[in-house]
Amino acid sequence: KNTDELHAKQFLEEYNSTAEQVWNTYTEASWKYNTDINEANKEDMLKKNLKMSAHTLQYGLKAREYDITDFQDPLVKRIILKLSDIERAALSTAELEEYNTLLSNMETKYSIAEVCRTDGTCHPLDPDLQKIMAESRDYDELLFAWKGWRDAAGKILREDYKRYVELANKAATLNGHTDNGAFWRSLYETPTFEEDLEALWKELEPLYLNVHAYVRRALYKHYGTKYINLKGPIPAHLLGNMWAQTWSGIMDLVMPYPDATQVDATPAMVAQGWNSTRMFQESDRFFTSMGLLPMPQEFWDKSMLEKPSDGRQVVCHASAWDFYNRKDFRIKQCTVVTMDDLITVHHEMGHVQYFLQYKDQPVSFRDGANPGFHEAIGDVLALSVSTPKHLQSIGLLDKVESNHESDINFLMSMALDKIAFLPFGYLMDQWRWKVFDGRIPSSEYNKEWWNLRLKYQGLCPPVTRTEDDFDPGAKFHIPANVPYVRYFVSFIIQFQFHKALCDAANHVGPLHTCDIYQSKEAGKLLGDVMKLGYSKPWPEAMAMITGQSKMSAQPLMQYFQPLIQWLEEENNKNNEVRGWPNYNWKPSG
Ligand SMILES: C[C@H](NC(=O)O)C(=O)O
Ligand SMILES: [Zn+2]
Repeated sequence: KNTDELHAKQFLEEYNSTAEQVWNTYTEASWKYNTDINEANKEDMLKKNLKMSAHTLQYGLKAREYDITDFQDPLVKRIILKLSDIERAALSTAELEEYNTLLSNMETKYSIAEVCRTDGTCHPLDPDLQKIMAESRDYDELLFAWKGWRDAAGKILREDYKRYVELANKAATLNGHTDNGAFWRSLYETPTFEEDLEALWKELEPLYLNVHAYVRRALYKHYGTKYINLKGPIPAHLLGNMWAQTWSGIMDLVMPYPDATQVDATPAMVAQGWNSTRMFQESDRFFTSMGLLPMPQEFWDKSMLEKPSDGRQVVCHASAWDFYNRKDFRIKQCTVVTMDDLITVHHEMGHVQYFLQYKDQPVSFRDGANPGFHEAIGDVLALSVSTPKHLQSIGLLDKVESNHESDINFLMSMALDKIAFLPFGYLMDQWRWKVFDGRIPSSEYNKEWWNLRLKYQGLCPPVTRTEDDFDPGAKFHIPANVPYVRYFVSFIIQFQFHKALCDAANHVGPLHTCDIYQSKEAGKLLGDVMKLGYSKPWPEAMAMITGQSKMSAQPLMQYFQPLIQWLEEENNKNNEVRGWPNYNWKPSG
């Protein structure tokens, strides 16, 4: 084994400059395919993906030749260790080609799927089905979209997925992991990661049960006893979202005080003629107001901020892209003019801000401190943007009062996204970790999916499901091979960051009223952590922002405290059952 640290440093210089070239070439080809799905672009992307894996293999095997035990530079040790896991490059060429083809086929099948009516009109997920799921209040119309999407996009992926699991596991074991789930969890470098997550969930579950019970009561008032059982799970298509992962789509059914402050900025955005560019400019303005970095011109020139209308097929699921040349950063988003999408804009802009802040790090460190950090940045700023006070300051809300009813309305709208999401964010990879480690065989993919959806979210399918279905496949991240526990982590830590940044901004008053707009102190705190990228273990980054190194649910609970109390009282008044003891109940639809 080579113990020459100087030699290793020169090796890493060569790795870094060649990686920038190879990754940039691949990313350009991947972008071209994602924004113009056709055979030629797919073949070119697959070719360049193989070249990237060849590079990873070549340098990964060399990295393994070093004995870093006595190396002095912790950064050199960290990069050598990271390079030594060559992921899919460990597969044979034939299996690697099969794996990459499977992945692009699954993502494409998902992205081009449509649901057609008997009259022949067909609807894509974005924007059609998403709009129906958010706005329709008709049980059967919602069922048409919900079942149609799972038939069109989930069902067809089952066999592909089964083979993908085998190959992903093979790659993981070739790199020394027990299975692919273990590899995914290793990215958090936290031996107690699963226990920590379970403890956070148990701490937050009572809050979720109160939100679930309150929303079930509101849906009962609208849909009646035929479709809602006040002691049972909620039919999964009634929550205002295709996956029932966020519930702000049904805020109008749930609003505690209809006469107090409104919280939805969508009508004003539409009335004032906002478009996608305006939404991204507004977000850029918020980032720069804190002294964070502006989007470079290349971002505005090369991003895809709307679904193309020239007939091109694209992957509409929003994403942010680093082209690894320290200059080219883009977002691909099929933006619609709604408050919900203004939040998504901030989410994606948070990724690009991170790219900009760490662009001069070695490529191996151009990542979040952990994947949850990368998902949290944009959401932290969106917590400020979402306040009625901030929305009023940018002309998107007129009637804003600061009284108890308005506070509860606002906190309810935030809880319908942030609290409702927690069980979904947690169960997605509970299912996948069990698929990868064999506890869920392919013969039980769908049964176990619905067991988890019942156990954590208190949902039931509106129509009978069988193993002919493959409902997990109807959620982007499953065919797209994107891990998901990062979002559960993000929804916890973003409130820790929010609290710390609000303190830095000298905010006084309840946490949920804080708006860090124009706070240079808050911007510096966040910017300094983003500059680190993946160069330090995430507890160190956490300590830099919050003064302590652990994930904690306490700031989230503090933020929602007024609502926690109100819900407890309201649900007690209505003698609500918390949970779903009639767990076998089904809607008679
Ligand atoms: C929460 C997650 N966000 C994202 O993909 O950017 C999702 O949309 O499911
Ligand atoms: Zn994201």
